[in-house]
Amino acid sequence: MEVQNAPTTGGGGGGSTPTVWVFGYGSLCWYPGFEYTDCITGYIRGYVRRFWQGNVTHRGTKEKPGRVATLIEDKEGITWGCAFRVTGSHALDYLQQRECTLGGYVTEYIKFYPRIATEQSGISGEAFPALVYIATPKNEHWIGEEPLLVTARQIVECRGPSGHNVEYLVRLAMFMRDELPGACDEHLFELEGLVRRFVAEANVQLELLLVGNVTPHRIRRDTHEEVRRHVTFEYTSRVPDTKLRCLHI
Ligand SMILES: N[C@@H](CCC(=O)N[C@@H](CS)C(=O)NCC(=O)O)C(=O)O
Repeated sequence: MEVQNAPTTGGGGGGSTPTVWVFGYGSLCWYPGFEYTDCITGYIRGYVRRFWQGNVTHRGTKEKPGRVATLIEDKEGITWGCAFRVTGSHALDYLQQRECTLGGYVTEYIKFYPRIATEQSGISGEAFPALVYIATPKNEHWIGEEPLLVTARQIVECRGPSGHNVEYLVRLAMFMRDELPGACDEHLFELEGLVRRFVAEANVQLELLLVGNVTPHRIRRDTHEEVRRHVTFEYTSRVPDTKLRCLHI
């Protein structure tokens, strides 16, 4: 997939083949499935994450469509996730198939704000454009807003070729707790609470639903953080370690 008119992305990279940053906010956070050279945590502004996209190819079927994440415009909103630095077209060709062809997502460039920035890593404190895959109301599997209880019930009852829909939600919540402790996302964590409750009420062992057909892998993120200690403060744009605020900015 050629990325037409890819803006010059921040975060250095250089080299002949274009470097593109891809922002992940759903399964890409815990299962990118492509090669990348860097993975950094951070956020985008002007959007909130919602489980308002149906899915019949990974976490559901035509008869019982699952629920996966998309982004909804909200001028006060921010969405935390991670950005992957990729070079060449292989990763983008893979994502074109996985996200667009199979998932109904379209691509957009959105400003990404790194959580940790250091001069040495070539990742300055400045935001830079990242490629984002968004499911819009125009796609055939769009669900839109529904009561959270309905979404939770659907997630508990759906599974697809990639595994159970519960795995999709719980692994994303686990990523947020592990990598961005304290980052706010009421929709995600309230949904997770309901799903965990329904799974317990059905006397199902949650761990059995997390064994999907894809191999989630532990991603070493913010590796440039190791050089953080040499940086002077004007380059460090770090949200406080202890509790990430809901940055309604
Ligand atoms: N574009 C979002 C969502 C991507 C996403 O979750 N896509 C789904 C549906 S097409 C997917 O690839 N699922 C793979 C899986 O569920 O294992 C992201 O950046 O993470």
